[in-house]
Amino acid sequence: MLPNVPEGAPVLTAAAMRAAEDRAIAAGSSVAALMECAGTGVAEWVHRLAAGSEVLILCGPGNNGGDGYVAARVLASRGVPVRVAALGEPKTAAAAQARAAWSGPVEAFPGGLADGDTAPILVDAVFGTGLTRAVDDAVADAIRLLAGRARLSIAVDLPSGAETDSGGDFGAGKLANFDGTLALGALKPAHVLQPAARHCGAVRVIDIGLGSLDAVLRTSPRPQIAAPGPESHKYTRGMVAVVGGPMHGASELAARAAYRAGAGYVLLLTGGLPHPPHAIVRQRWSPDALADDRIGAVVIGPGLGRDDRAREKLEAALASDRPLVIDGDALHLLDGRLRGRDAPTILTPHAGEFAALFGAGTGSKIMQAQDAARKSGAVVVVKGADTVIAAPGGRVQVAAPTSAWLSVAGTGDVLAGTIGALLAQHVPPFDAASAGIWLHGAAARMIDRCFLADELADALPEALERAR
Ligand SMILES: NC(=O)C1=CN([C@@H]2O[C@H](COP(=O)(O)OP(=O)(O)OC[C@H]3O[C@@H](n4cnc5c(N)ncnc54)[C@H](O)[C@@H]3O)[C@@H](O)[C@H]2O)[C@H](O)CC1
Ligand SMILES: [K+]
Repeated sequence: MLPNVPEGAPVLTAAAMRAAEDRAIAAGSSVAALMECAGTGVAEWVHRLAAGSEVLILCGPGNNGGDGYVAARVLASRGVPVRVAALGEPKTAAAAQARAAWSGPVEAFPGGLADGDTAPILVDAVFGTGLTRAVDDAVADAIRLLAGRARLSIAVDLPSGAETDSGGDFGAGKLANFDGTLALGALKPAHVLQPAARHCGAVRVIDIGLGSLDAVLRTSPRPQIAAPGPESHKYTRGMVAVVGGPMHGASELAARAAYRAGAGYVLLLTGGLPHPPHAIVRQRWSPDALADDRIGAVVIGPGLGRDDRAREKLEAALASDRPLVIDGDALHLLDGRLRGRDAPTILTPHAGEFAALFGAGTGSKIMQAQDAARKSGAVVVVKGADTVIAAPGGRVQVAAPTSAWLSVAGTGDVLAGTIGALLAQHVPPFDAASAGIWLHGAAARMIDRCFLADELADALPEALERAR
Protein backbone atom coordinates (compact mmCIF):
# COMPACT_ATOMS: atom_id res chain seq x y z
CA MET A 1 0.00 0.00 0.00
CA LEU A 2 2.98 2.34 0.51
CA PRO A 3 3.85 4.48 -2.50
CA ASN A 4 7.23 3.36 -3.78
CA VAL A 5 8.85 6.79 -3.55
CA PRO A 6 8.85 9.13 -0.53
CA GLU A 7 6.03 11.70 -0.55
CA GLY A 8 6.65 15.45 -0.51
CA ALA A 9 10.37 14.90 -1.08
CA PRO A 10 12.71 17.19 -3.06
CA VAL A 11 13.73 15.97 -6.51
CA LEU A 12 17.08 17.26 -7.79
CA THR A 13 18.58 17.18 -11.27
CA ALA A 14 22.18 16.05 -11.79
CA ALA A 15 23.31 19.69 -11.90
CA ALA A 16 21.37 20.55 -8.74
CA MET A 17 23.00 17.56 -7.02
CA ARG A 18 26.44 18.77 -8.04
CA ALA A 19 25.59 22.24 -6.71
CA ALA A 20 24.41 20.75 -3.39
CA GLU A 21 27.62 18.72 -3.24
CA ASP A 22 29.67 21.90 -3.91
CA ARG A 23 27.84 23.72 -1.12
CA ALA A 24 28.53 20.88 1.30
CA ILE A 25 32.21 20.88 0.32
CA ALA A 26 32.41 24.68 0.73
CA ALA A 27 30.95 24.18 4.20
CA GLY A 28 33.76 21.81 5.15
CA SER A 29 32.80 18.40 3.76
CA SER A 30 34.61 16.57 0.92
CA VAL A 31 33.67 14.22 -1.92
CA ALA A 32 35.35 11.42 0.06
CA ALA A 33 33.29 12.22 3.16
CA LEU A 34 30.05 12.31 1.14
CA MET A 35 31.03 9.04 -0.52
CA GLU A 36 31.77 7.47 2.87
CA CYS A 37 28.28 8.49 4.03
CA ALA A 38 26.70 7.20 0.80
CA GLY A 39 28.53 3.85 0.83
CA THR A 40 27.86 3.33 4.54
CA GLY A 41 24.17 4.09 4.02
CA VAL A 42 24.04 1.59 1.14
CA ALA A 43 25.83 -1.02 3.27
CA GLU A 44 23.34 -0.56 6.11
CA TRP A 45 20.37 -1.23 3.84
CA VAL A 46 22.07 -4.13 2.08
CA HIS A 47 23.16 -5.65 5.41
CA ARG A 48 19.59 -5.57 6.66
CA LEU A 49 18.17 -7.01 3.45
CA ALA A 50 20.90 -9.56 2.71
CA ALA A 51 20.35 -11.48 5.96
CA GLY A 52 23.75 -13.17 5.67
CA SER A 53 23.60 -14.04 1.94
CA GLU A 54 26.51 -13.33 -0.39
CA VAL A 55 26.52 -9.88 -1.99
CA LEU A 56 28.00 -9.11 -5.42
CA ILE A 57 28.76 -5.40 -5.92
CA LEU A 58 29.35 -4.15 -9.47
CA CYS A 59 31.51 -0.99 -9.45
CA GLY A 60 31.85 1.52 -12.29
CA PRO A 61 34.73 3.94 -12.96
CA GLY A 62 33.18 7.05 -11.38
CA ASN A 63 31.95 8.05 -7.95
CA ASN A 64 28.97 5.69 -8.19
CA GLY A 65 31.56 2.92 -8.27
CA GLY A 66 33.30 4.64 -5.33
CA ASP A 67 30.10 4.29 -3.30
CA GLY A 68 30.17 0.59 -4.19
CA TYR A 69 33.74 0.09 -2.88
CA VAL A 70 32.84 1.86 0.39
CA ALA A 71 29.73 -0.33 0.75
CA ALA A 72 31.83 -3.46 0.10
CA ARG A 73 34.36 -2.50 2.79
CA VAL A 74 31.66 -1.71 5.37
CA LEU A 75 29.70 -4.90 4.62
CA ALA A 76 32.83 -7.06 4.88
CA SER A 77 33.74 -5.39 8.20
CA ARG A 78 30.32 -6.53 9.44
CA GLY A 79 30.93 -10.10 8.40
CA VAL A 80 28.79 -10.12 5.25
CA PRO A 81 30.30 -12.23 2.43
CA VAL A 82 31.05 -9.72 -0.37
CA ARG A 83 32.46 -9.93 -3.89
CA VAL A 84 33.40 -6.91 -5.96
CA ALA A 85 33.50 -6.86 -9.77
CA ALA A 86 34.64 -3.66 -11.49
CA LEU A 87 34.36 -2.09 -14.91
CA GLY A 88 37.98 -0.90 -15.06
CA GLU A 89 39.98 1.20 -12.63
CA PRO A 90 38.46 4.20 -10.82
CA LYS A 91 38.81 7.51 -12.66
CA THR A 92 38.13 9.93 -9.81
CA ALA A 93 40.34 10.60 -6.80
CA ALA A 94 37.59 9.77 -4.29
CA ALA A 95 36.70 6.50 -6.05
CA ALA A 96 40.39 5.54 -6.26
CA GLN A 97 40.70 6.18 -2.52
CA ALA A 98 37.65 4.01 -1.84
CA ARG A 99 39.06 1.29 -4.13
CA ALA A 100 42.39 1.39 -2.27
CA ALA A 101 40.64 0.97 1.06
CA TRP A 102 38.93 -2.23 -0.18
CA SER A 103 41.27 -5.07 0.72
CA GLY A 104 39.44 -7.91 -1.04
CA PRO A 105 39.84 -9.10 -4.63
CA VAL A 106 38.30 -7.23 -7.56
CA GLU A 107 36.99 -9.35 -10.42
CA ALA A 108 36.69 -8.00 -13.94
CA PHE A 109 33.22 -6.98 -15.07
CA PRO A 110 31.59 -8.01 -17.31
CA GLY A 111 34.32 -10.20 -18.90
CA GLY A 112 35.64 -11.82 -15.73
CA LEU A 113 32.34 -13.19 -14.54
CA ALA A 114 31.73 -16.71 -15.76
CA ASP A 115 28.51 -17.49 -17.60
CA GLY A 116 25.83 -18.35 -15.09
CA ASP A 117 27.75 -16.60 -12.30
CA THR A 118 25.51 -14.89 -9.78
CA ALA A 119 25.03 -13.97 -6.15
CA PRO A 120 21.80 -13.89 -4.17
CA ILE A 121 22.18 -10.14 -3.61
CA LEU A 122 23.24 -7.94 -6.52
CA VAL A 123 24.26 -4.30 -6.02
CA ASP A 124 24.61 -2.09 -9.09
CA ALA A 125 27.13 0.71 -8.46
CA VAL A 126 28.19 0.99 -12.10
CA PHE A 127 26.81 4.39 -13.17
CA GLY A 128 24.85 7.09 -11.40
CA THR A 129 24.26 10.76 -12.16
CA GLY A 130 27.46 11.06 -14.22
CA LEU A 131 26.19 8.98 -17.14
CA THR A 132 26.02 11.05 -20.31
CA ARG A 133 25.83 8.43 -23.01
CA ALA A 134 24.54 4.95 -23.65
CA VAL A 135 26.09 2.12 -21.68
CA ASP A 136 27.87 -0.52 -23.81
CA ASP A 137 25.50 -3.32 -24.75
CA ALA A 138 27.70 -5.97 -23.10
CA VAL A 139 27.65 -4.04 -19.81
CA ALA A 140 23.92 -3.34 -19.89
CA ASP A 141 23.18 -6.96 -20.79
CA ALA A 142 25.39 -8.28 -17.98
CA ILE A 143 23.75 -6.00 -15.36
CA ARG A 144 20.29 -7.05 -16.54
CA LEU A 145 21.22 -10.72 -16.45
CA LEU A 146 22.81 -10.59 -13.00
CA ALA A 147 19.97 -8.51 -11.53
CA GLY A 148 17.46 -10.93 -13.00
CA ARG A 149 19.20 -13.93 -11.49
CA ALA A 150 19.65 -12.42 -8.02
CA ARG A 151 17.15 -12.99 -5.25
CA LEU A 152 17.36 -9.28 -4.49
CA SER A 153 18.75 -6.55 -6.73
CA ILE A 154 19.56 -3.05 -5.52
CA ALA A 155 20.66 -0.04 -7.55
CA VAL A 156 22.95 2.54 -5.97
CA ASP A 157 21.54 6.00 -6.66
CA LEU A 158 20.06 5.01 -10.06
CA PRO A 159 19.69 1.91 -12.20
CA SER A 160 22.81 2.12 -14.41
CA GLY A 161 21.75 3.36 -17.82
CA ALA A 162 18.97 5.64 -16.57
CA GLU A 163 19.13 9.26 -17.72
CA THR A 164 19.04 11.26 -14.49
CA ASP A 165 17.06 14.33 -15.54
CA SER A 166 14.57 12.99 -18.07
CA GLY A 167 13.93 9.48 -16.75
CA GLY A 168 14.98 8.22 -20.17
CA ASP A 169 16.81 4.99 -20.82
CA PHE A 170 20.25 5.49 -22.41
CA GLY A 171 20.34 1.78 -23.13
CA ALA A 172 17.10 1.92 -25.15
CA GLY A 173 15.25 -0.96 -23.53
CA LYS A 174 18.20 -2.49 -21.69
CA LEU A 175 17.63 -1.16 -18.16
CA ALA A 176 17.56 -3.88 -15.51
CA ASN A 177 14.63 -4.24 -13.13
CA PHE A 178 15.62 -3.63 -9.52
CA ASP A 179 13.78 -4.54 -6.37
CA GLY A 180 15.02 -1.35 -4.78
CA THR A 181 16.99 1.80 -5.49
CA LEU A 182 18.87 3.75 -2.84
CA ALA A 183 18.75 7.39 -3.91
CA LEU A 184 21.78 9.23 -2.56
CA GLY A 185 21.12 12.60 -0.93
CA ALA A 186 17.83 13.18 -2.76
CA LEU A 187 15.47 11.79 -5.38
CA LYS A 188 16.33 12.51 -9.00
CA PRO A 189 13.77 12.89 -11.83
CA ALA A 190 14.65 9.36 -13.04
CA HIS A 191 13.17 7.94 -9.82
CA VAL A 192 9.76 9.35 -10.71
CA LEU A 193 9.68 9.74 -14.50
CA GLN A 194 9.07 6.85 -16.88
CA PRO A 195 10.54 4.71 -18.28
CA ALA A 196 13.34 4.76 -15.66
CA ALA A 197 11.00 4.89 -12.65
CA ARG A 198 9.48 1.49 -13.31
CA HIS A 199 12.96 -0.08 -13.14
CA CYS A 200 13.76 1.37 -9.70
CA GLY A 201 11.52 -0.80 -7.52
CA ALA A 202 10.99 0.72 -4.08
CA VAL A 203 13.02 3.92 -3.76
CA ARG A 204 14.51 5.03 -0.46
CA VAL A 205 16.59 8.16 0.09
CA ILE A 206 19.88 7.93 1.97
CA ASP A 207 21.02 11.04 3.82
CA ILE A 208 24.62 11.73 2.78
CA GLY A 209 25.09 14.94 4.76
CA LEU A 210 24.09 17.52 2.16
CA GLY A 211 21.99 19.45 4.67
CA SER A 212 18.56 20.79 3.84
CA LEU A 213 17.80 20.85 0.13
CA ASP A 214 15.78 23.46 -1.65
CA ALA A 215 14.12 22.13 -4.78
CA VAL A 216 11.54 23.56 -7.16
CA LEU A 217 10.42 20.02 -7.96
CA ARG A 218 9.02 17.73 -5.29
CA THR A 219 7.02 14.53 -5.20
CA SER A 220 3.38 15.17 -4.31
CA PRO A 221 2.80 15.19 -0.56
CA ARG A 222 0.03 13.33 1.22
CA PRO A 223 -2.73 15.96 1.37
CA GLN A 224 -4.54 16.96 4.52
CA ILE A 225 -8.22 17.31 3.80
CA ALA A 226 -10.43 18.55 6.60
CA ALA A 227 -13.67 16.71 7.40
CA PRO A 228 -16.85 18.81 7.53
CA GLY A 229 -17.57 20.59 10.82
CA PRO A 230 -20.84 21.46 12.62
CA GLU A 231 -21.11 24.69 10.62
CA SER A 232 -20.90 22.90 7.25
CA HIS A 233 -23.82 22.74 4.84
CA LYS A 234 -24.10 21.44 1.31
CA TYR A 235 -22.92 24.67 -0.32
CA THR A 236 -19.96 25.24 1.98
CA ARG A 237 -18.96 21.65 1.20
CA GLY A 238 -18.64 22.76 -2.41
CA MET A 239 -21.04 22.80 -5.31
CA VAL A 240 -19.72 21.18 -8.48
CA ALA A 241 -21.36 21.57 -11.87
CA VAL A 242 -20.43 18.88 -14.38
CA VAL A 243 -21.16 19.93 -17.96
CA GLY A 244 -21.96 16.76 -19.86
CA GLY A 245 -22.72 15.82 -23.44
CA PRO A 246 -23.69 12.85 -25.55
CA MET A 247 -21.52 10.28 -23.70
CA HIS A 248 -23.53 10.21 -20.50
CA GLY A 249 -21.44 7.62 -18.66
CA ALA A 250 -18.35 9.83 -18.55
CA SER A 251 -20.06 12.84 -16.99
CA GLU A 252 -21.96 10.52 -14.60
CA LEU A 253 -18.60 9.17 -13.42
CA ALA A 254 -17.20 12.66 -12.90
CA ALA A 255 -20.32 13.64 -10.93
CA ARG A 256 -20.21 10.51 -8.81
CA ALA A 257 -16.51 11.05 -8.08
CA ALA A 258 -17.18 14.67 -7.05
CA TYR A 259 -19.58 13.43 -4.34
CA ARG A 260 -17.22 10.64 -3.31
CA ALA A 261 -14.40 13.18 -2.96
CA GLY A 262 -16.48 15.22 -0.55
CA ALA A 263 -18.51 17.76 -2.58
CA GLY A 264 -21.77 18.89 -0.98
CA TYR A 265 -23.88 19.36 -4.10
CA VAL A 266 -23.34 17.99 -7.58
CA LEU A 267 -25.21 19.32 -10.55
CA LEU A 268 -25.02 17.36 -13.79
CA LEU A 269 -25.88 19.51 -16.77
CA THR A 270 -27.03 17.00 -19.34
CA GLY A 271 -30.68 16.54 -18.67
CA GLY A 272 -32.39 13.19 -19.18
CA LEU A 273 -34.71 11.22 -16.96
CA PRO A 274 -33.98 10.83 -13.24
CA HIS A 275 -32.08 7.67 -12.39
CA PRO A 276 -29.77 6.56 -9.57
CA PRO A 277 -27.83 7.92 -7.87
CA HIS A 278 -30.63 10.39 -7.13
CA ALA A 279 -28.27 12.66 -5.19
CA ILE A 280 -26.93 13.90 -8.53
CA VAL A 281 -29.14 16.79 -9.58
CA ARG A 282 -29.71 16.48 -13.33
CA GLN A 283 -30.65 19.52 -15.36
CA ARG A 284 -30.71 20.34 -19.04
CA TRP A 285 -27.93 22.56 -20.26
CA SER A 286 -28.84 26.20 -20.87
CA PRO A 287 -26.51 29.11 -21.66
CA ASP A 288 -27.11 30.60 -18.19
CA ALA A 289 -26.72 27.25 -16.38
CA LEU A 290 -23.44 28.36 -14.80
CA ALA A 291 -24.75 31.71 -13.53
CA ASP A 292 -25.56 30.31 -10.05
CA ASP A 293 -22.82 31.87 -7.97
CA ARG A 294 -22.94 29.03 -5.47
CA ILE A 295 -21.19 26.87 -8.10
CA GLY A 296 -17.66 26.49 -6.74
CA ALA A 297 -16.20 24.57 -9.67
CA VAL A 298 -17.17 23.49 -13.15
CA VAL A 299 -15.94 20.23 -14.66
CA ILE A 300 -16.15 20.18 -18.42
CA GLY A 301 -14.92 17.60 -20.90
CA PRO A 302 -15.88 14.08 -19.82
CA GLY A 303 -18.39 12.87 -22.42
CA LEU A 304 -18.82 16.39 -23.81
CA GLY A 305 -18.43 15.50 -27.48
CA ARG A 306 -16.69 17.73 -30.00
CA ASP A 307 -19.59 19.18 -31.97
CA ASP A 308 -20.94 22.73 -32.14
CA ARG A 309 -23.04 22.23 -29.04
CA ALA A 310 -19.93 21.12 -27.15
CA ARG A 311 -18.13 24.25 -28.37
CA GLU A 312 -21.00 26.42 -27.20
CA LYS A 313 -20.86 24.85 -23.72
CA LEU A 314 -17.10 25.26 -23.49
CA GLU A 315 -17.40 28.87 -24.64
CA ALA A 316 -19.89 29.56 -21.82
CA ALA A 317 -17.71 27.82 -19.24
CA LEU A 318 -14.63 29.78 -20.30
CA ALA A 319 -16.57 33.04 -20.23
CA SER A 320 -17.88 32.35 -16.72
CA ASP A 321 -15.91 33.40 -13.66
CA ARG A 322 -16.16 29.88 -12.16
CA PRO A 323 -13.04 27.81 -11.39
CA LEU A 324 -12.73 25.22 -14.15
CA VAL A 325 -11.43 21.70 -14.62
CA ILE A 326 -11.02 21.11 -18.34
CA ASP A 327 -10.62 17.50 -19.39
CA GLY A 328 -11.22 15.04 -22.22
CA ASP A 329 -13.10 16.33 -25.25
CA ALA A 330 -12.98 19.94 -24.03
CA LEU A 331 -9.17 19.88 -24.31
CA HIS A 332 -9.54 19.18 -28.03
CA LEU A 333 -11.77 22.21 -28.47
CA LEU A 334 -9.64 24.72 -26.59
CA ASP A 335 -7.31 26.04 -29.30
CA GLY A 336 -5.58 28.61 -27.16
CA ARG A 337 -8.79 30.16 -25.86
CA LEU A 338 -7.64 30.26 -22.23
CA ARG A 339 -5.94 33.60 -22.54
CA GLY A 340 -7.50 36.31 -20.45
CA ARG A 341 -9.19 33.93 -18.01
CA ASP A 342 -8.75 35.12 -14.41
CA ALA A 343 -10.54 32.39 -12.48
CA PRO A 344 -8.57 29.26 -11.56
CA THR A 345 -8.25 26.81 -14.45
CA ILE A 346 -6.91 23.28 -14.37
CA LEU A 347 -6.17 21.30 -17.53
CA THR A 348 -5.89 17.52 -17.22
CA PRO A 349 -4.49 16.16 -20.50
CA HIS A 350 -2.97 12.72 -21.00
CA ALA A 351 0.11 12.53 -23.23
CA GLY A 352 -1.86 12.54 -26.51
CA GLU A 353 -4.07 15.46 -25.49
CA PHE A 354 -1.03 17.32 -24.20
CA ALA A 355 0.80 16.95 -27.52
CA ALA A 356 -2.32 18.04 -29.44
CA LEU A 357 -2.67 21.12 -27.22
CA PHE A 358 0.91 22.24 -26.81
CA GLY A 359 2.77 20.47 -29.62
CA ALA A 360 5.51 17.86 -29.43
CA GLY A 361 7.86 19.62 -27.04
CA THR A 362 11.47 19.01 -26.15
CA GLY A 363 13.03 18.49 -22.73
CA SER A 364 11.81 16.34 -19.88
CA LYS A 365 8.13 15.85 -19.11
CA ILE A 366 8.68 18.19 -16.15
CA MET A 367 10.05 21.00 -18.30
CA GLN A 368 7.30 20.53 -20.88
CA ALA A 369 4.60 20.70 -18.21
CA GLN A 370 6.13 23.87 -16.72
CA ASP A 371 6.30 25.43 -20.16
CA ALA A 372 2.66 24.57 -20.90
CA ALA A 373 1.53 26.02 -17.57
CA ARG A 374 3.43 29.23 -18.24
CA LYS A 375 1.99 29.56 -21.76
CA SER A 376 -1.61 28.74 -20.83
CA GLY A 377 -1.75 30.47 -17.45
CA ALA A 378 -3.46 27.32 -16.14
CA VAL A 379 -2.43 24.57 -13.76
CA VAL A 380 -1.50 21.72 -16.10
CA VAL A 381 -1.75 18.09 -15.02
CA VAL A 382 0.04 15.85 -17.50
CA LYS A 383 -1.43 12.46 -16.66
CA GLY A 384 0.21 9.08 -17.05
CA ALA A 385 2.26 6.61 -15.07
CA ASP A 386 4.33 9.64 -14.03
CA THR A 387 1.77 12.42 -13.59
CA VAL A 388 3.33 15.89 -13.50
CA ILE A 389 1.50 18.93 -12.08
CA ALA A 390 2.77 22.38 -13.03
CA ALA A 391 1.58 25.89 -12.17
CA PRO A 392 2.13 29.03 -14.25
CA GLY A 393 4.53 30.43 -11.62
CA GLY A 394 6.90 27.46 -12.05
CA ARG A 395 5.81 25.32 -9.09
CA VAL A 396 5.91 21.67 -10.08
CA GLN A 397 5.31 18.23 -8.58
CA VAL A 398 5.50 14.65 -9.75
CA ALA A 399 2.97 12.25 -8.28
CA ALA A 400 4.32 9.05 -6.79
CA PRO A 401 3.92 6.23 -9.31
CA THR A 402 0.64 4.47 -8.61
CA SER A 403 -1.35 1.49 -9.81
CA ALA A 404 -1.03 0.56 -13.47
CA TRP A 405 -4.59 -0.82 -13.14
CA LEU A 406 -5.71 2.79 -13.58
CA SER A 407 -5.20 2.24 -17.30
CA VAL A 408 -8.89 1.55 -17.91
CA ALA A 409 -11.78 3.58 -19.36
CA GLY A 410 -13.38 6.16 -17.10
CA THR A 411 -10.59 6.72 -14.59
CA GLY A 412 -9.80 10.13 -16.12
CA ASP A 413 -13.45 11.16 -15.66
CA VAL A 414 -13.18 10.14 -12.01
CA LEU A 415 -10.04 12.24 -11.63
CA ALA A 416 -11.70 15.31 -13.16
CA GLY A 417 -14.63 15.01 -10.72
CA THR A 418 -12.28 14.48 -7.78
CA ILE A 419 -10.27 17.60 -8.56
CA GLY A 420 -13.53 19.50 -9.15
CA ALA A 421 -14.73 18.62 -5.64
CA LEU A 422 -11.56 20.00 -4.05
CA LEU A 423 -11.58 23.11 -6.22
CA ALA A 424 -15.20 23.76 -5.22
CA GLN A 425 -14.08 23.67 -1.58
CA HIS A 426 -11.75 26.60 -2.34
CA VAL A 427 -8.59 24.51 -2.26
CA PRO A 428 -6.09 26.53 -4.39
CA PRO A 429 -5.89 25.04 -7.91
CA PHE A 430 -2.37 23.57 -7.72
CA ASP A 431 -3.13 21.94 -4.36
CA ALA A 432 -6.54 20.75 -5.58
CA ALA A 433 -4.89 19.05 -8.55
CA SER A 434 -2.15 17.54 -6.39
CA ALA A 435 -4.55 16.29 -3.71
CA GLY A 436 -6.99 14.97 -6.34
CA ILE A 437 -4.25 12.92 -7.98
CA TRP A 438 -3.11 11.63 -4.61
CA LEU A 439 -6.65 10.52 -3.65
CA HIS A 440 -7.19 8.93 -7.07
CA GLY A 441 -3.88 7.04 -6.81
CA ALA A 442 -4.51 5.95 -3.22
CA ALA A 443 -8.01 4.70 -4.11
CA ALA A 444 -6.56 2.70 -7.01
CA ARG A 445 -3.89 1.11 -4.81
CA MET A 446 -6.53 0.18 -2.25
CA ILE A 447 -8.89 -1.61 -4.61
CA ASP A 448 -5.95 -3.25 -6.32
CA ARG A 449 -6.97 -4.75 -9.66
CA CYS A 450 -9.47 -5.13 -12.51
CA PHE A 451 -11.72 -2.43 -11.11
CA LEU A 452 -14.40 -0.44 -12.89
CA ALA A 453 -14.08 3.33 -12.82
CA ASP A 454 -17.34 3.40 -10.81
CA GLU A 455 -15.63 1.34 -8.10
CA LEU A 456 -12.63 3.67 -8.17
CA ALA A 457 -14.98 6.58 -7.44
CA ASP A 458 -16.54 4.60 -4.62
CA ALA A 459 -13.11 3.91 -3.08
CA LEU A 460 -12.36 7.64 -2.77
CA PRO A 461 -13.88 7.94 0.75
CA GLU A 462 -11.41 5.37 2.04
CA ALA A 463 -8.57 7.28 0.38
CA LEU A 464 -9.88 10.48 2.03
CA GLU A 465 -9.69 8.69 5.36
CA ARG A 466 -5.92 8.48 4.85
CA ALA A 467 -5.60 12.14 3.87
CA ARG A 468 -5.95 13.70 7.28
N1 LIG B 1 26.35 14.16 -5.94
C1 LIG B 1 26.78 13.86 -4.74
O1 LIG B 1 26.59 14.62 -3.85
C2 LIG B 1 27.49 12.62 -4.51
C3 LIG B 1 27.42 11.60 -5.43
N2 LIG B 1 28.12 10.47 -5.32
C4 LIG B 1 27.94 9.40 -6.26
O2 LIG B 1 28.53 9.80 -7.43
C5 LIG B 1 27.71 9.53 -8.54
C6 LIG B 1 28.07 10.41 -9.65
O3 LIG B 1 29.43 10.18 -9.87
P1 LIG B 1 30.19 10.59 -11.21
O4 LIG B 1 31.59 10.23 -11.02
O5 LIG B 1 29.86 11.97 -11.57
O6 LIG B 1 29.48 9.70 -12.28
P2 LIG B 1 29.17 8.14 -12.38
O7 LIG B 1 29.83 7.35 -11.36
O8 LIG B 1 27.71 8.04 -12.50
O9 LIG B 1 29.77 7.74 -13.79
C7 LIG B 1 30.71 8.56 -14.46
C8 LIG B 1 31.89 7.75 -14.95
O10 LIG B 1 31.50 6.88 -15.95
C9 LIG B 1 32.10 7.27 -17.20
N3 LIG B 1 31.03 7.08 -18.17
C10 LIG B 1 29.99 7.88 -18.36
N4 LIG B 1 29.17 7.32 -19.27
C11 LIG B 1 29.75 6.15 -19.65
C12 LIG B 1 29.42 5.13 -20.56
N5 LIG B 1 28.29 5.21 -21.28
N6 LIG B 1 30.22 4.08 -20.72
C13 LIG B 1 31.36 4.00 -20.01
N7 LIG B 1 31.73 4.93 -19.11
C14 LIG B 1 30.95 5.99 -18.95
C15 LIG B 1 32.53 8.68 -17.02
O11 LIG B 1 33.58 9.01 -17.89
C16 LIG B 1 32.94 8.65 -15.56
O12 LIG B 1 34.18 8.04 -15.42
C17 LIG B 1 26.32 9.64 -7.97
O13 LIG B 1 25.37 8.96 -8.74
C18 LIG B 1 26.52 9.02 -6.61
O14 LIG B 1 26.44 7.60 -6.72
C19 LIG B 1 29.18 10.32 -4.32
O15 LIG B 1 28.82 9.34 -3.42
C20 LIG B 1 29.50 11.60 -3.56
C21 LIG B 1 28.29 12.43 -3.28
K1 LIG C 1 23.93 2.53 -10.26
